[in-house]
Amino acid sequence: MDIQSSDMGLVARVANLSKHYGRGDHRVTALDDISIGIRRGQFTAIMGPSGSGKSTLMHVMAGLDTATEGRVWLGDDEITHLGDAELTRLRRRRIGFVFQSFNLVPTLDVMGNLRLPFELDGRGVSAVDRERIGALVHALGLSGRTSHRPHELSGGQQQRVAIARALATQPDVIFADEPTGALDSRTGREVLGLLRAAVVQQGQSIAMVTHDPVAASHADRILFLADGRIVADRGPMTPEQISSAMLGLEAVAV
Ligand SMILES: Nc1ncnc2c1ncn2[C@@H]1O[C@H](COP(=O)(O)OP(=O)(O)OP(=O)(O)O)[C@@H](O)[C@H]1O
Repeated sequence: MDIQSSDMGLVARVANLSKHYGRGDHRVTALDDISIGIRRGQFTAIMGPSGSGKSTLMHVMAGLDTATEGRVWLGDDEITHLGDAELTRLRRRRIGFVFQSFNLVPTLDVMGNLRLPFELDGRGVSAVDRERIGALVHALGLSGRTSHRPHELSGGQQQRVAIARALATQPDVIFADEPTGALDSRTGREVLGLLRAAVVQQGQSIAMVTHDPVAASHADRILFLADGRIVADRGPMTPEQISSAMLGLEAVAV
């Protein structure tokens, strides 16, 4: 019998994962035999040169894309061969997403955006959920903004709404794709502080793809990819240490 992800303290896991795009002469290997897990209650950064496979790895782990070879688990549940409808249900129930472009629904106000994951899942917002959403609105400094639409908010405020939305359903894991990519550095630091607080105070598990050494320096663990492989798996590092590790990888990639 397989060892369970939960026994290993992992919220998401891939084994011997490869992902190829195209065929024949046009075949691109985006991921090349990767085996890795995202640890529960940790903030994990995924770094690497452009084209190294970061987004592809995140998309496969989050059930947004499928593996060519290998196996994928969300918690103890293998998702390798699930169909679109099942993956969609699983994502809504168990995964939170934070994207560079915020991905809020422009026609809904802040509260409408925060309630949306519950409504899409067909379960409605319970009294306990309402209380949790209220606490998040307060903690993320969004009180007084709940009836604003996204275009009436700054980029940093929109990303805080996206973080509140990701946290509201208490997902098993949050996947963040360049969450500070569209923000100035001060606002970006605030957003990273909020993600970090979700890990430290609520025990959330977060995996974040980023190019930014400062963003990655907020993580407990940094995975470095190059050419579709994990080439280093490190504990916390300073921005300077991360930058020099990246320079080494880029030199190899050239
Ligand atoms: N849909 C696709 N069709 C064909 N090739 C793809 C597709 N998506 C990604 N690739 C290729 O797979 C490789 C890995 O891409 P991926 O986007 O995962 O890298 P990345 O590290 O996230 O890059 P970046 O930092 O530039 O966003 C690249 O060579 C890319 O061109």
